[in-house]
Amino acid sequence: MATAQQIKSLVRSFTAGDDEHFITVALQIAAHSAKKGNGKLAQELRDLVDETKRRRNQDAHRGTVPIARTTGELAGLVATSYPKTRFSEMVLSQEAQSPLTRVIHEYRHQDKLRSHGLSARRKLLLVGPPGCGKTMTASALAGELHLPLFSVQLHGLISKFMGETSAKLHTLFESMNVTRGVYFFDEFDAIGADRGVGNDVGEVRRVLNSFLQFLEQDNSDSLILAATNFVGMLDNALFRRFDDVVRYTLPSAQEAEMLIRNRLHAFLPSRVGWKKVQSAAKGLSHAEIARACDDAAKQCVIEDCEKVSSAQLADFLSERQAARSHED
Ligand SMILES: Nc1ncnc2c1ncn2[C@@H]1O[C@H](COP(=O)(O)OP(=O)(O)OP(=O)(O)O)[C@@H](O)[C@H]1O
Repeated sequence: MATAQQIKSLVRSFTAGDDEHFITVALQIAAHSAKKGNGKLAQELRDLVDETKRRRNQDAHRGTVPIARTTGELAGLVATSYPKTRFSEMVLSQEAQSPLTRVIHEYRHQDKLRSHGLSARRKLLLVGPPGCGKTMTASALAGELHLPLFSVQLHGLISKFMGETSAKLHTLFESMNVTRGVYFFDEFDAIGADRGVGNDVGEVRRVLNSFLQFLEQDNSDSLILAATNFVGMLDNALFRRFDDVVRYTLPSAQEAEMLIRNRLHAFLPSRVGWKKVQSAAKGLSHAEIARACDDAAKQCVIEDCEKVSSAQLADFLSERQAARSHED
């Protein structure tokens, strides 16, 4: 049996997150048990320690290294975060939802798939109008799979590192092998625009070719997402390079209602004039509807009213419609 001192030391190292010390104490207890004639317990403890070490090595091999280590070389290239977003917070069409559910499912079973010579879907092209959840999808995949999110704005990357963009992309793709995560390339049209539309064939073309080459060669465990608002501008050859294309659309009347219910839940009265509200939301993106909901909730809080009326909500949605027509 372990001494009181050993038990205290074990608990202390566990609380401090000191794995090395935890293992040392566990092995001391095993040695102590063997000395006292309890060889079976000693062996069981050693087996448990070996199993823990094996798992730790596996994790390190997979690249679950602390996020701080990714800063240095990648600083200025990527924005790093650990999102807590979940897909349950999102309202998506069935067409967008199914490939995403499949990615999560395959990712969670990737070891099993690999043992049969199969690879999980990891490379996705997200296409659709602004404010319909492409960026949020990247956060939700990271949140669901407990992975860090590395976001890259391709427009910014090209203008900041003109001439060196391919080299920077190479660094990024290399880091996918070392640090497992969700790598999100936003504004993909910056490099993916159709070559036939008379675009600059210089730097942008080189960057696109490099990107495609790195994408094809990538064998990491990371998820790679590229997002664009301009489906029509994308080179057809690009679509084949991804495992799946996820298409986003403006919310239907039912999806708009679901989004409002999720967003305003506590502020909604028991009876809502959904016809009126849905009609005011028609043509707005998820982001615009979410903003109208937040505005309505804020007004409610400031004015100490308990619930948002259908008329108030319709007004805030109409405000978004007006803001949109000013932008057009
Ligand atoms: N499908 C969705 N379900 C729930 N909320 C959404 C959805 N899409 C967007 N939102 C809300 O709108 C905000 C902005 O959306 P997001 O940045 O994901 O859009 P996007 O498609 O990436 O737009 P852009 O093309 O302009 O970058 C989100 O943070 C969220 O609050």
